[in-house]
Order: sequence, then C-alpha cells, then structure tokens
Amino acid sequence: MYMRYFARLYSAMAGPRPVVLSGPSGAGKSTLLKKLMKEYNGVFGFSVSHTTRNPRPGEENGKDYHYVTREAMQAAIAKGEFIESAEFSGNMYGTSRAAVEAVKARNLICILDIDMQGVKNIKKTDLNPIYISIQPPSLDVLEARLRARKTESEESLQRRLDAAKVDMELSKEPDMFDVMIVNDNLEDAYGHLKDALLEEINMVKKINMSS
Ligand SMILES: Nc1ncnc2c1ncn2[C@@H]1O[C@H](COP(=O)(O)OP(=O)(O)OP(=O)(O)O)[C@@H](O)[C@H]1O
Ligand SMILES: Nc1nc2c(ncn2[C@@H]2O[C@H](COP(=O)(O)O)[C@@H](O)[C@H]2O)c(=O)[nH]1
Repeated sequence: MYMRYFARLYSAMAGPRPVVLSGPSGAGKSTLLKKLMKEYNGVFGFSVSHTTRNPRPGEENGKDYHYVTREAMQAAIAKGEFIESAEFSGNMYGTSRAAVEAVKARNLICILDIDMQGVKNIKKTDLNPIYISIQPPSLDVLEARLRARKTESEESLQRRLDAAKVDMELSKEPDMFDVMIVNDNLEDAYGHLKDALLEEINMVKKINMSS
C-alpha cells in the first residue's frame, strides 16, 4: 500500500508522462490529437517539431511545425538542441529539447507526433513516455485516405506508402508500443485513445485544480 502511495507521489512530482503518438503517415495521428486537445483544453500540450518540408495550406509556423532549412536544422542538431531527429520521405523532422521543455514547464501532458525512427531514438532517452501506435485498418484504406487528403505529390505519396509498409511490420514487434489502436471508425479509435490516457488526464486535472 505504501509502495503504491510513494509511486503515485513520485509520479505527481515528476509531472505527467509525455505521450508518443506514432504510426504510418495518414493513419490519423493529427486528427486524433487535435480532437484530444480540443476536448481537454489545458491538459495537453503539443511538442512542436522542426521540419524542412514546406507548410501545407492552413498550417502555421510555430504551431504545426517550426519550418526551417536543412542547413539550419543540421546546425541545430550538431549543437545538441534535438532529442531526436529523422529523415522521412525526403525531409528532416525532429523534436527539440525546447519543444518538450516548453510543454513540461506548463505541467501539461506533452504529446509527440513522430515516426518510427523517432520512437526508437526516444527509447534511448530518459523521457519515459507512453508509446501509442495509431494504425490504419489496411494499406489500401491508408492509401485512399492519403489521396483524399490531397497533400502529397505522387512521388511523396509512394514514399509514404513504402514507409508505411515498414512501419506496419515494425509496430508488431513485442514491447514497441504500450497501446495499439486501429483507426477504422474515428469515434471508436478516439474512445480507445482517451481510455489509454485517462489516468494521466485525471492527474493533470487534479494538479491544475489545486494550483
Ligand atoms: N477514422 C477515419 N476515417 C476516415 N478518414 C479518416 C479517419 N481518421 C483520419 N481520417 C482522414 O485521413 C487523413 C489522414 O489523417 P491525418 O492527417 O490525421 O493522418 P496523420 O497520421 O496525422 O498523417 P501524417 O503523419 O502524414 O501527418 C485525413 O484527411 C483525415 O481527415
Ligand atoms: N522522428 C520524427 N518524426 C516526426 C516529427 N514530426 C513529425 N514526424 C513524423 O513525420 C511524418 C510525416 O509528417 P507530415 O506532417 O509531413 O505528414 C509523420 O509520420 C510524423 O509522425 C519529429 O519531430 N520527429
């Protein structure tokens, strides 16, 4: 009983655990995390990654990503400013220490939306997140969703589908993820995601109410 009490106390002092959302491009990570941040306003904070890709219509610099040149990103990585970085579909992506610290400083649950290389690299750090995999019902459905999103050139789409095949295989490895969610029906997938995060959500609500 005491052990459980001290474990809870320690975890409250350390702050809420971050959450890693990963899965193939087009699986629905952004859709799910935007729903979560809207319903639980003031509970979650998004770790804004850096990328060398161009912004899509509607995306905002500093909100969706920090859009940078390859040279600037390579220089920042060399200076040790990133906890992880990866090359994905012809562009660089990475999580800066500052992005995670900014969310932690507000005592919010930090959400990272990263690819499988990022997952492997985060596992080498002391971040200790909850690892959640968002998977599509099938490769065909994934392709249809990516095409319907109309954000990719044919070349980029094919690269993303190739990466998705690797991702879908790797995600089956034991212990890679704490929670696996198949995003077939959006509401069902969202319900599953909320259930997985309920303990952390309640912890943050309690801390915020008492401060
Ligand atoms: N359950 C669902 N049913 C049908 N369409 C969906 C579902 N979930 C997401 N979508 C749609 O699929 C497309 C891809 O979703 P989303 O952009 O959230 O994927 P993502 O995993 O964040 O992709 P990326 O890694 O490329 O950013 C979007 O157009 C979204 O509206
Ligand atoms: N390893 C990292 N992967 C990241 C990061 N930010 C985003 N991503 C992943 O990149 C792909 C493509 O994203 P898109 O916005 O161009 O569609 C997707 O799988 C993201 O999860 C990051 O900082 N590190």
